[in-house]
Amino acid sequence: MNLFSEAKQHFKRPQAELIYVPQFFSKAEADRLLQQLKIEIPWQQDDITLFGKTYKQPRLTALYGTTQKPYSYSNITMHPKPLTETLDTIKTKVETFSATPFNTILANLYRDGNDSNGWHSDNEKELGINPVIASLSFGAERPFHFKHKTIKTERHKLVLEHGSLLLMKGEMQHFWRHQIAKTKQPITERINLTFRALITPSEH
Ligand SMILES: O=C(O)CCC(=O)C(=O)O
Ligand SMILES: [Fe+2]
Repeated sequence: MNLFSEAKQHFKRPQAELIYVPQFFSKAEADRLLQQLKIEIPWQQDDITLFGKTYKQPRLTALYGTTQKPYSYSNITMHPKPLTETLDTIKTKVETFSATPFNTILANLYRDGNDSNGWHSDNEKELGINPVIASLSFGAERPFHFKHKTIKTERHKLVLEHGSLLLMKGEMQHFWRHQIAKTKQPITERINLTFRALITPSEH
């Protein structure tokens, strides 16, 4: 039993709610999972098309799902792979804590400070209204920036630690954007897993 797992921090901002658990996994578990995910996930660098221009995505990704429904964002369509045992075990722990069922995991590998994830909202229509998104971090600490789309004073930063869980809830994906910025700091790799619940078109 990890004594720290209940040390959760709540952040309430206008039209957003975040819950942060720094030691969702113990240091030993997080170290093991970082190594395991790094080797077992077939990481790939996809092209994305933004405003008619094609770029290499500035990080490596993989998509896993309990259904074979494709997931599209930034003009890429990803076909989910079946969950590995490691991912299935992690998913159960995340679902138990968040009391939310998830059917899709998007995995991100930031190889160093040059890899990033630009300002965006997770607002694809398959996520439905006010999705709960759970995000796990392993490896190098990176700041998670989030800003309100119209209230310019609402700009915040949270450092995502090794083994931590972040839950984004409420109307956050409608009213806020978030990013993982590039950094010139010499940092090592970071793996992020985001858990999402995709709904079928008839559930829209
Ligand atoms: O790497 C992170 O912490 C954020 C990932 C993210 O925002 C996403 O995949 O949508
Ligand atoms: Fe996101």
